[in-house]
Amino acid sequence: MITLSAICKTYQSGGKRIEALKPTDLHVPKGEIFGIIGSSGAGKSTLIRCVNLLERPDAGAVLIDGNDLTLLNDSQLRQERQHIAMIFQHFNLLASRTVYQNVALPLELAGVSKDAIAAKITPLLDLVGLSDKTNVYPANLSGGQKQRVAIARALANDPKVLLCDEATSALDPSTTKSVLQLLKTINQKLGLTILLITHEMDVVKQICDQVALIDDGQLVEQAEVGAFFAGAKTELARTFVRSTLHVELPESYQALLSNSAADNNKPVIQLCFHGDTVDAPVITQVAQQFNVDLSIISAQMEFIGGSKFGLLLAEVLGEANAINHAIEYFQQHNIDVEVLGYVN
Ligand SMILES: Nc1ncnc2c1ncn2[C@@H]1O[C@H](COP(=O)(O)OP(=O)(O)OP(=O)(O)O)[C@@H](O)[C@H]1O
Repeated sequence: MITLSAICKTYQSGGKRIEALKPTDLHVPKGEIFGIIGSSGAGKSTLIRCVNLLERPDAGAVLIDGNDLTLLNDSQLRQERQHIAMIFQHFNLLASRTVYQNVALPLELAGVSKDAIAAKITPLLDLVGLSDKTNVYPANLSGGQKQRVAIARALANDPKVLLCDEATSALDPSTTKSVLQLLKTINQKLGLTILLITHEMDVVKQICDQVALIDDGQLVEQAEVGAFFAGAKTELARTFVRSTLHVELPESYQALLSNSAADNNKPVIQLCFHGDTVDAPVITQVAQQFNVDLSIISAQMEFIGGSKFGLLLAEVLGEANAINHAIEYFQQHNIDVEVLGYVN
């Protein structure tokens, strides 16, 4: 549905040349939710804004449903853009218009009759869960409700593609979850293709089918979400994957931690399970084979796209020799082991 072919974009700023997007190819199949993830300044906004030519690439082709936007004249482009909707981090609603009037705007601009607009908006507000807010002004809505209005407005012209520019970055975690769920519902009900950019891996994990990582203006890694989580290749991709694991030593525990292995101190270890980890019940195997006990402090295991990954922090109790064997056993099963310190 979306094909970017060798697009690139350079800015001039204060006499300096900034290569925001190096020659980039991307294909987003029809009906998929595709995420672009990257750090600040990596080129995410530049890339997504090239898709509807809010930024015109210096070179390359931008095909939406087979139609190269870079070859269109202004009026053809205006027409084509009606089918490429976009939502933004800060919603971009008109404060002087009610919810109904905001959603009606693109239809009014397209010359649709009042009756047809009314017939369109009622089910749209229903879909986004705002039927009871029809005549409310944006100032009286929560952030999540504002984004729902923006989504309804984006859907008014029956787009082929929805572009989401950090659409949940201004929302709290539970509102983020419900807005992402709404996007997933829309994708499934309407078969809408969604391209989103985000700096949060949790967003990718929750709704995307595929993800591409952008760094310094280049797509460096791309995969189905499960494969990306299980087998991230670059260090940056692994850092993003790890950012979805919220596992830490409690502060009270940190205070007890020493670097010394002396005097029968017990090691506190971190086990990292990833795509290469051998699928076996290693915790019980280690306990049985080496006569050690693991007291789990904190853990998070995920199951994405058929692979387990996660982090586990545990205190290991047993003879020093047995503990070393246990650690070797974990490593033989492709589990990354790190000794974080020792406690009494
Ligand atoms: N209009 C502009 N003029 C000059 N430089 C720009 C312009 N827009 C973006 N850049 C530069 O291009 C690079 C990529 O910026 P871009 O906004 O695409 O990154 P991003 O990944 O979206 O970052 P963020 O997550 O912080 O929004 C950055 O170095 C940025 O400073």
